[in-house]
Amino acid sequence: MHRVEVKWLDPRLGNEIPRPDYATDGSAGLDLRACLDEPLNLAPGQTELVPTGMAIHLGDPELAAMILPRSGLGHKHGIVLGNLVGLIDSDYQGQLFVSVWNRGDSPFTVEVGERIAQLVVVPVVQVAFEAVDEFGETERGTGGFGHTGRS
Ligand SMILES: O=c1ccn([C@H]2C[C@H](O)[C@@H](COP(=O)(O)OP(=O)(O)OP(=O)(O)O)O2)c(=O)[nH]1
Repeated sequence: MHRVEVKWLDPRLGNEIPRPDYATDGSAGLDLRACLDEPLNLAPGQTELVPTGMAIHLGDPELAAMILPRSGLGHKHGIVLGNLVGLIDSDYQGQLFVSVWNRGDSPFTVEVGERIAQLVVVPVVQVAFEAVDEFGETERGTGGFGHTGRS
């Protein structure tokens, strides 16, 4: 288990609002909580930045974190992310925010403390570009975007 530094910025986390944790031993993501002062009404099409009340410092360039939608909220209620995926850099130390987008056609209320998205820590490989005139030959070459057919 990697150890990651965290600041619980909102004193309600760990008290009336549970701290994000893995729901099961096999969970990939930690559910992030909406640290709002009051419920947030989102009209269809509306996007708002929601504070999570916490900051992390991954501190290792071989790690990043992604904020991803919760499948139930996205599928049943159209609540997804305004940036589709949030990418958290290893040197970011500020509060984590979730861009919550109601892409559905009904209003949706985000309740105080509600689990609104999930945080997944992933390995990252940083690369150094090395300019060349020719690449080594491959079967695919430059073909893409459906080059191999539809099915
Ligand atoms: O959903 C998100 C996405 C990003 N961030 C934070 C962490 C991340 O490290 C930082 C910058 O994100 P990004 O690089 O995607 O933003 P940008 O729009 O390119 O702005 P910047 O110029 O700050 O890099 O914002 C969040 O809190 N939530």
